[in-house]
Amino acid sequence: MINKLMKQIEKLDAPVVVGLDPMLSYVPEQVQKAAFSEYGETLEGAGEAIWQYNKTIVDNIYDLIPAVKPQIAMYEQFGIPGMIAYQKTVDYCREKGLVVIGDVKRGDIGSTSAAYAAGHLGRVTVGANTFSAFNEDFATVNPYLGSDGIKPFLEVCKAEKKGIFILVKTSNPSSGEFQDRLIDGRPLYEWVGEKVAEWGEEVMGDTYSYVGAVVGATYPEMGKVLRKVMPKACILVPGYGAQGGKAKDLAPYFNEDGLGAIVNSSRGIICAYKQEKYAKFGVEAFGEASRQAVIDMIEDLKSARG
Ligand SMILES: O=C(O)c1cc(=O)[nH]c(=O)n1[C@@H]1O[C@H](COP(=O)(O)O)[C@@H](O)[C@H]1O
Repeated sequence: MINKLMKQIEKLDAPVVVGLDPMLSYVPEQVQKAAFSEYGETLEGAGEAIWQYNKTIVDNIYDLIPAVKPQIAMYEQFGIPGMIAYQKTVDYCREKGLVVIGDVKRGDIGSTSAAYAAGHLGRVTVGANTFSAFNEDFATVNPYLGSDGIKPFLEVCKAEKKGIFILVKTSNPSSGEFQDRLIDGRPLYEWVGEKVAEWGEEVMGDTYSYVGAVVGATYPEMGKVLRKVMPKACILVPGYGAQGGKAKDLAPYFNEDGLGAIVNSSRGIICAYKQEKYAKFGVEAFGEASRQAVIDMIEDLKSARG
């Protein structure tokens, strides 16, 4: 999958991932109304509304981008109907040829991580049958529990040719509370970055590893250091747009081959219709507004990569 991701980025000249993070309040009224008229103002109604919202957005952007990143929390809040919307979104995006990064941020003791890895990236056996349950292409993983929490994911990545993005330096304001703490004179995120490079050696694709890293767009100085620490890792860069990350700061996240990073925007794309810049589309054409926002983001990043 890392090879497919890299090829799609090159082919489209678009190191962009769109985050499918649908809060119900983002879903235009007409979409909510249609879902509620069928299912009522229920969890099922919410699930249907977010699924229809995603589908329209995906239909408008799938040909422009290599990948999407559905954030599972946005679906999970609606219980089982929300999870059904998550699964429909994953399946639909894969049908459209998109690489799907499940933003599930898992990680636990080894035996529990093994179950997470099987459920999201691998297979489960039920009697004589084997199933790929959620079947995303990549998952985000939290490294706080150390190597034994990561190893089960590596095993599944090897077997299935799928990948993970490990949190190294997150984009949020408090990320430094723990991640920047100095240990033997070096910040914790550097230690984690070194482990990502080491784990990644075990699961190499053609030029990049199946083991990538998450480094927020909001910390470009650290991004520069981490790029060198993990030369073979694809860096997933959230924090562009709604969190204030700017294209001009993102050049250090890329390698000299112009690859090696993929920049995420969620609200900046899926809520584009709410921005003044895209107001001319109107709420009915929210999908077209998202398309224009993707085109603008790709252009913006081109200027950053030089
Ligand atoms: O793993 C992530 O994707 C992630 C890591 C991080 O450091 N910061 C971060 O914002 N994210 C996710 O990236 C998305 C950012 O959304 P926007 O701020 O709306 O573009 C959300 O789904 C976050 O959960």
